[in-house]
Amino acid sequence: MNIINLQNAAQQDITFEPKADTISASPIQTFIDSLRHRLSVSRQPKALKPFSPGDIKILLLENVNQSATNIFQEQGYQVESYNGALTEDCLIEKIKDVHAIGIRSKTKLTAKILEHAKKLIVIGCFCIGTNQVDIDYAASIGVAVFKSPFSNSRSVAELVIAEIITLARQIGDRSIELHTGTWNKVSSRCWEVRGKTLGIIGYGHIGSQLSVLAESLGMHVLYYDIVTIMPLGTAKQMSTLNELLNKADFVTCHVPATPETKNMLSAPQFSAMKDGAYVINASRGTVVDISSLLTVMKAEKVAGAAFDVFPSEPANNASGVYNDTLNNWTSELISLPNVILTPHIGGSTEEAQCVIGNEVAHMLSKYINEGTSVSSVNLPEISLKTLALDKENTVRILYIHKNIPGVLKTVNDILADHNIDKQFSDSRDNIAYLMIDISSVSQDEIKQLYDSLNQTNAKISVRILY
Ligand SMILES: NC(=O)c1ccc[n+]([C@@H]2O[C@H](COP(=O)([O-])OP(=O)(O)OC[C@H]3O[C@@H](n4cnc5c(N)ncnc54)[C@H](O)[C@@H]3O)[C@@H](O)[C@H]2O)c1
Ligand SMILES: O=C(O)[C@H](O)COP(=O)(O)O
Repeated sequence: MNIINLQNAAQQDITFEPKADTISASPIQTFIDSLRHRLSVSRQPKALKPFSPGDIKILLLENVNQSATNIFQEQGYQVESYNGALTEDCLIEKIKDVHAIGIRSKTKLTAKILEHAKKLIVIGCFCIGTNQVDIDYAASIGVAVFKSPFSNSRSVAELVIAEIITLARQIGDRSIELHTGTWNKVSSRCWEVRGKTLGIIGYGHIGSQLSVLAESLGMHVLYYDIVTIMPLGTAKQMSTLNELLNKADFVTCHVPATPETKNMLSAPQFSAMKDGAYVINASRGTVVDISSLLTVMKAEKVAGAAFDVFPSEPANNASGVYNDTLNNWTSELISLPNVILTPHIGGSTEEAQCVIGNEVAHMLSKYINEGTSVSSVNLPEISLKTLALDKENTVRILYIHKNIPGVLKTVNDILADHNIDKQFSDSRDNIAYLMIDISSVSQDEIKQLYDSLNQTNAKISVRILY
């Protein structure tokens, strides 16, 4: 029988069935299709997948969109889904058995958890931020990480526009008052946003999208970023954060969670702001120092604030009474006027989630099926033209290794008796990734090749697809 191996990190061998091109929606259908395939394998001229997809296990957490599940099931993979994040213990148990995991912003994939992921090939962040994953550790054990680069940017930008107007008009407070029976018609300290200045910290996908929307409302846009970025419309880049803070009526944060952005807005920055300015944070909860903000809000230096993200957030809606026990500012924050609090919904629209589900599921499938790492956030980005799987005895070697001298020579010595059709290698810091298609390989030789590659000093992980 034509045995297929997809082997990961030498921790174990996963033996797969012959090349199957089944597309099915249920395990029973997968089984029937696979039987049909086996019976007709000699008559099937083309095989589209390098292994039996039914053996691939995918774990999806945090309500990853159905569009992703559909794609994985079309591939024939097994999919297990959960609505929320899992506890650390539960995650450690579950991750031991899966080849791919899909998460959003709540699931922390630390080195401690990833140490248990002996079969894991790839992680999909079905969101933009990747700060919840130890991506360097993942690379060091040969696990690729993918994310969606921009598919919820528009949703976040629209939320921020809504918050700017809501803060300027005190809509949140008026609504709460009327819900509780109070008619409080006021115009004092309520403003149009036309002609006001928006200060955007972080002019990436979200910041720049927001810039365009804000200008269409007649706002002036200033931005601050650590890199020089082409302004859109009539926006202007500020050379220092303080310059932006001095001039902006609304200050909004769109930077990633990094050591440099931790408490990026704290007491000194609030005092540099204009009196009566507003603060918005829909980036990460670490970026704004909330206890300092409370001080300046009580002093009426800051006229309002909107938070979509918090230093600690519940794992799911079920456990979701929001009472941040790590910080004692929660009750103070909710008692202040003109404060909008939303439960991390910036990217939570039907449109964004559906596109992200599709996009990241396709990246994971391509990596699992072909080894293509284009758009990975932690591995060198490589691809070769789709493997000619219909070509007799052709195999693809995926070799992730330490980026040290002499590796190519060692590997090519092992492959010396075979015809190398294509070969591509690239490196990223300490990690390199080599993809090779070789032809004229017999069944026995595949095992020998795997064993030899597995014993090389530089090896991090080896997979052989055919
Ligand atoms: N609330 C939500 O639901 C939601 C949704 C999507 C993204 N986010 C968060 O928003 C962040 C930004 O998203 P994006 O897609 O615009 O990211 P991006 O990578 O496209 O842009 C981030 C920008 O911040 C800049 N930057 C980084 N460090 C900086 C610093 N110290 N000072 C100034 N600028 C700095 C970068 O140069 C870049 O231009 C994400 O990292 C994520 O954490 C939140
Ligand atoms: O990083 C992101 O894309 C946002 O923070 C959204 O995260 P979520 O998918 O967990 O809502």
